[in-house]
Amino acid sequence: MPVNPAHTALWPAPTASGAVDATVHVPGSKSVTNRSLVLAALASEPGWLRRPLRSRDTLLMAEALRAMGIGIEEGVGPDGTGEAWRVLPAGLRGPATVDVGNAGTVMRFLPPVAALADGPVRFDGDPRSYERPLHGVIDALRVLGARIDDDGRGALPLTVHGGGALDGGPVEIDASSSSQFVSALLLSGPRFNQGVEVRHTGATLPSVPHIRMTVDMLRAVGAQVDTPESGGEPNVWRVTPGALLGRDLTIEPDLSNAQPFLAAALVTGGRVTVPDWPARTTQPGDRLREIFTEMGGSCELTDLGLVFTGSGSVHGVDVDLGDVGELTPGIAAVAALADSPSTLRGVAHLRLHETDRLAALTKEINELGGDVTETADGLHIRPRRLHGGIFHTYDDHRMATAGAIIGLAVEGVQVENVATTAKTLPDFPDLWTGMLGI
Ligand SMILES: O=C(O)C1=C[C@@H](OP(=O)(O)O)[C@@H](O)[C@H](O)C1
Ligand SMILES: C=C(OP(=O)(O)O)C(=O)O
Repeated sequence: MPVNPAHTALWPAPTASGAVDATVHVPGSKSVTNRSLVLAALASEPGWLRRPLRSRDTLLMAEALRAMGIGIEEGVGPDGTGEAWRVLPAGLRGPATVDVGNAGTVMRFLPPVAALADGPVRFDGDPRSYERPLHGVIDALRVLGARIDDDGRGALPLTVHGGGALDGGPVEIDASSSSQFVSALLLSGPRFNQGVEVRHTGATLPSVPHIRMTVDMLRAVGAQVDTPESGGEPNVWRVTPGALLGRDLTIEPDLSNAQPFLAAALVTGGRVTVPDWPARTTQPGDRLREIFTEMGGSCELTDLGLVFTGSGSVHGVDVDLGDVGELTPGIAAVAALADSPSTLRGVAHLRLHETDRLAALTKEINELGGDVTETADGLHIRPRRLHGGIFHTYDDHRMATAGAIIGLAVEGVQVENVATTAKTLPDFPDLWTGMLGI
């Protein structure tokens, strides 16, 4: 197989010459942008997304919806300011082909949308997408009335034979490998004839804030959703059938992508301000305020944004990251530079993310001289003096940013394929060097 030079290119991670002091404008949230696109596509009137994230995952989502007949146009927002996408809903069409790349949101949120199309929709993606769990969506859609051809593994590639409508109704799923199964069924639920009632039967449920994000965003476009938090049964979500409104929505900055920049303040004893940090949000990255404070920093939400200040010391933590799994690589990187050991728990499902993140973090940190061991559901990290070397990233954007964090404090770290950050943050290398004043 020909080697893509971008995948083997080495990026010398800059070391920080002193305490960073910078303001970093972090682009929009992947999770909010891709939910907004789906909800706007399913609405009964046009809508606007202002300041959408433009990255591999969101461009794949937009392209897939276009392939199914939705209009997504470039424009300026209704008040004439800011870049925006105008979304023009239309009858969902097949035949169509969808490239999911390695985007969990695309591979899981769109098969239910495709079930509403009037013809077959073929889903394919990167080799890794074939290994990521999808059975919760495939099995549930079959129970709800869809016809799907797959190779029997409960994974990509597959074809959803859209019939123009879907019965919907009650369904049981095991979402212990991904919260996105639940989000996927809820997002399209208002358009199913009977709506949908999703009952999670697994022992654990990761990334619950991401399900709250789905519910909040559904309600914001007029859907009626009953949840465990609103007095319903535990692990049961119910969406009533009904039309969705087209809204004018401004996308929040991606707080999980703010992580490496906040980490830079923590690791260098400096200060980083992230403008437009929302006062209230369902994004899991908001937990960084608490976790990075426990690790030695302090933060303040001001008119300028979130101001995060490092103290010069970095401490280890013992923390359950089950709700906020996507923060694990960045926390592991900081923990490797701390003055005491860390235990990261509740994240066994990361083995099925962009790569096996527990194995990848263990191997790459240890190859720089670290002392990390995998546990059944996380990592033990005992900080040691690290040395330079190649930090492999396995096509995982968060491995690349984790390597950059370590490189701040360790001379000679070379991050392989930093371009993989394009999955959710194509501007990363420029934002990073800009923050460091290079
Ligand atoms: O719904 C979402 O937008 C996401 C849910 C989480 O997935 P898992 O529940 O599969 O971990 C998270 O890790 C992913 O980055 C984004
Ligand atoms: C797990 C992640 O992405 P995905 O949406 O592809 O699951 C992530 O961004 O950390």
